[in-house]
Amino acid sequence: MIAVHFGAGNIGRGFIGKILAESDYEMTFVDVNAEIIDGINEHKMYQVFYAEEDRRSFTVSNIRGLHSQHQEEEVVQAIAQADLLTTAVGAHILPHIAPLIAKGLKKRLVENNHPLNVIACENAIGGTDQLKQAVLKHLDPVEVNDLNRLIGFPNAAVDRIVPNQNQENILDVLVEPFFEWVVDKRAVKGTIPPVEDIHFVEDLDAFIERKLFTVNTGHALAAYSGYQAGKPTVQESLLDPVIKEKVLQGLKETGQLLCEKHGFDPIQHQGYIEKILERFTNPYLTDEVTRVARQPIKKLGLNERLISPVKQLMTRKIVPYGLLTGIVAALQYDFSEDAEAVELQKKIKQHGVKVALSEVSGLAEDDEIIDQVFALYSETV
Ligand SMILES: NC(=O)C1=CN([C@@H]2O[C@H](COP(=O)(O)OP(=O)(O)OC[C@H]3O[C@@H](n4cnc5c(N)ncnc54)[C@H](O)[C@@H]3O)[C@@H](O)[C@H]2O)C=CC1
Ligand SMILES: O=P(O)(O)OC[C@H]1O[C@](O)(CO)[C@@H](O)[C@@H]1O
Repeated sequence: MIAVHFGAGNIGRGFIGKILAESDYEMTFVDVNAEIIDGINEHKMYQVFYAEEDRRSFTVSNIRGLHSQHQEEEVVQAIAQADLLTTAVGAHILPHIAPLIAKGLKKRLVENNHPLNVIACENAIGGTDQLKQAVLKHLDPVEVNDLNRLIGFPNAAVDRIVPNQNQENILDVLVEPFFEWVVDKRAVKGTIPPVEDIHFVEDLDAFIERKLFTVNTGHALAAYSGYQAGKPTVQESLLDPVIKEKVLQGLKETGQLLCEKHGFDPIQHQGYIEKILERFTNPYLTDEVTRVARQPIKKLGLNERLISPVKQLMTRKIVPYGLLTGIVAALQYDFSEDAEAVELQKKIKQHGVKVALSEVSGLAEDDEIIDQVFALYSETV
């Protein structure tokens, strides 16, 4: 079995690549990073280490690398023959890889009648749908018809904390032991050759919101508050009782939404929150606040981890002050090495908080959320 995977970064190598290789897939990694691709082709293997006392290690082999810009023809050929296509590049990159994926799928639709599934493993609601929409722009009506018949685009939720790496060998990856890969069973075309650790579900929406509004919301709150308090890592941020309380408050609010909306049991959900806080404070990981806080413009999007739960709670007439305070902290994230943080600060300086938040979140300027955030923001300056 052959898997083509776009994005040989932390999640690509430390999560998706490891799982697929363990299920006997031959992995073709596609990336723009020549150093990583050359390394993969030179060594043909790498190690995944678990961040735990025993530091278990796993060898990932049967891999090759293709450069997405310099080896287009090879990538197209690989897609035409693949049994599974996955991505972990960042949701904002999906439109950039869509033209090449479309080329590969066009060739495949002519040469190969076997169904194929494409799964975007990104932190986003409907990540695979976004990729499909971007791919469709490059196909003619006949190809669209064939694609809808033969190519499945199931959405997915992926959960594993993989921090910035500092390994001696650039291919090796240190990851937390926990992982969860959940895929929408309803959108699969044909069958995906067995992958032991994929969990197929009929109700992905509930899984994805539970994950995004707990793991990612909690992480974002810890990172933005931690940055404000001058903490270098998420681990150190959560040792501060004031920051921990802010995270717990936000997760209490998203927990209320998740239990009401999806029927999760409140006691079990509390257990889920506690497990996640344990994962955030894993002493064998060093997770910089600037990684988890990265791309504040993306994180302040309408369907993202902060604005979406606030919007849904406000519709239910609940004002979630913990989350609103988190949005203020995100708006104040001014790390000079993060291009989106710089752009956001520029917008705020030029147009003020209300316009800036409206622009990045897609909320109307007179939305109640913007008024609430503005009031809290004004108290801090
Ligand atoms: N790191 C984590 O703990 C988690 C990350 N995610 C999601 O996984 C995705 C990837 O995140 P990471 O692996 O952390 O990022 P990363 O930055 O380590 O990896 C992304 C990879 O994509 C490559 N890439 C960028 N543009 C490309 C292009 N045009 N063509 C091919 N490759 C390209 C980069 O060179 C890089 O190797 C994101 O959507 C993130 O939200 C999800 C769960 C956890
Ligand atoms: O910032 P992104 O693109 O969501 O990816 C990094 C994410 O990985 C996580 O550490 C674990 O899923 C998130 O909490 C964090 O936000």
